[in-house]
Amino acid sequence: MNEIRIFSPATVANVSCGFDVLGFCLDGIGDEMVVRISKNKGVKISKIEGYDLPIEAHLNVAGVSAQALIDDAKPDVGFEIEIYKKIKPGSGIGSSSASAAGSVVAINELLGRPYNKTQLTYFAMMGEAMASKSYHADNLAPGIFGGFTLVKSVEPLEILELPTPHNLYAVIIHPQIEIKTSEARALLPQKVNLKDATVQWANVGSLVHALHTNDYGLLSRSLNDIIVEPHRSKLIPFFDEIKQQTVKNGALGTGISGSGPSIFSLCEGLESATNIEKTMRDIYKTTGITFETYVSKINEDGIKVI
Ligand SMILES: Nc1ncnc2c1ncn2[C@@H]1O[C@H](COP(=O)(O)OP(=O)(O)OP(=O)(O)O)[C@@H](O)[C@H]1O
Ligand SMILES: N[C@@H](CCO)C(=O)O
Repeated sequence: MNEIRIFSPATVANVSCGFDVLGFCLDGIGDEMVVRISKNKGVKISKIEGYDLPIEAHLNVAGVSAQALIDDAKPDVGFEIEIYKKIKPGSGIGSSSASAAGSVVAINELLGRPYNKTQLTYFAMMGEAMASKSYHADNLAPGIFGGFTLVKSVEPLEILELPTPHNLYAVIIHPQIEIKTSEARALLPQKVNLKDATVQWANVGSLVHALHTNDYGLLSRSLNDIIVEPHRSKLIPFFDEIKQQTVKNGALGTGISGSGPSIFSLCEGLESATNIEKTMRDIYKTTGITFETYVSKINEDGIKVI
């Protein structure tokens, strides 16, 4: 095989209480990439469609993560990457992560799968770090593993795959403004209050338990973030209204997707998710801000060869 085309899905990081550790994978929303073997060693980004992004491999997350894999594998060939970008950069649904993860998964396939998913996440993290200026894998892991994941540790990298409750749906509203992850991280406090930390880690633990036990009530009571959301929600127009109304109308919980500006809700069943999408649209329709909404099942496959 000399060439491969993949679908690299969008992802939701943090899932409210799990800053930098929890994430899940979306269905139907994502980028496509074509990666082919080339006689010229190293990595070249030969085409980018959809958004204006650096074509130089060392400035594009797809190139940086590919180079990290190549430095380790030292193959006798090189790789050419085409990126068909559908996820807007700075969206909060893992735009940079989709490119970073997609390039290493595709190269691994072309090389006959020498690496496991954790090793691939590690290489992809090198690309993500260039964009966000920090080492975190909470978008990458759900993209590569599918479903819900928990990044137990970054150094050494350890990823836990969590179960997806039956009939769980995500709804996303993406206001078309850009929030750079690096900037949304810079405004977070470096120290947290012990009382707040206690509430937050109880929520992470109970959210993980709720996923294992299909307990929608507990899932709903766990979807709270008292540490990061209060700082970042100010950057997102009408965040409080969206949160209040979606929860009132039956969402299990609503929070910032990754570092924003996208907002996500989790819902039990498609009917509830469709109703929550309407709630979100009704609020944003009156604001004059351009936006997109998506209803998505939780994608348990992650990145797929197409
Ligand atoms: N292939 C790429 N795809 C997307 N962004 C890229 C890529 N290569 C470099 N970048 C840069 O990464 C930045 C966007 O990444 P950022 O992490 O801020 O947003 P995001 O991935 O949509 O958000 P989040 O991680 O919160 O979901 C932009 O500055 C963009 O130029
Ligand atoms: N955990 C990361 C996700 C965005 O890349 C953050 O919230 O900054």
